[in-house]
Amino acid sequence: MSATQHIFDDGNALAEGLADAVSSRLAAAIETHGAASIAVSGGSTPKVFFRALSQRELDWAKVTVTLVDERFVPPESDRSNHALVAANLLTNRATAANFVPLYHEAATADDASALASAATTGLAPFDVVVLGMGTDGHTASFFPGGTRLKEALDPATPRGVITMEADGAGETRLTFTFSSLHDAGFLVLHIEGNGKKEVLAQAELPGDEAEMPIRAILRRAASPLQVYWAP
Ligand SMILES: O=C(O)[C@H](O)[C@@H](O)[C@H](O)[C@H](O)COP(=O)(O)O
Repeated sequence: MSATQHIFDDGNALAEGLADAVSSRLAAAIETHGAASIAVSGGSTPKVFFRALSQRELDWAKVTVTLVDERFVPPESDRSNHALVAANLLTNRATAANFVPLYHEAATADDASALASAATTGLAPFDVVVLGMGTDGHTASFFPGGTRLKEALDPATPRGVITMEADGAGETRLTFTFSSLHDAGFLVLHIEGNGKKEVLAQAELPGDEAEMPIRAILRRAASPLQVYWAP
């Protein structure tokens, strides 16, 4: 499926443009089926976008927000994506949104992923998924060399949350599987900077998906991918 590029002058224009597009999609979902769902990524890129989206007028009480992936750390950790979303998205007009965390206090990350799968049953297909991408070509927690990469990317793996460990990942991760994310009503890849533009160009060349897992989304997502980029 070919990607559509949305190019902005700078990071602020990108954040505002993406917030406009995402809020329109959420509003349309509420209009059509009375509720809307969105899964967002962590990392440094989405912060300004989260702030912009939190200021959009929406019936936020009808919006469920969750994460594409999370570290197996409690929300008090400064490495927590939950904390990032709580501070930057679930604020301003969006305080009424319903947030479903992936992290659960549990003996093992596997137990936590089972709890996260149960808590998110029925949410996918999401109305909106916003993915990020690392300079190693990972997206969500689909890391090159990841312990469960094959399973995560296998379209036959059911929707849900699984664990992932990888050298580049730091903590054990909890991640939605490819099958949970690829058919979102509005599927976005949100990236900034010339470095990531080059990584994306590299990912678009022939090569092994396992080397640059973003290729799974570029090549096999059921929904057309919308790339939002600024220098
Ligand atoms: O960190 C996370 O929570 C996500 O797993 C990850 O996929 C992220 O979207 C990319 O690593 C990009 O991160 P940056 O925006 O910090 O470059």
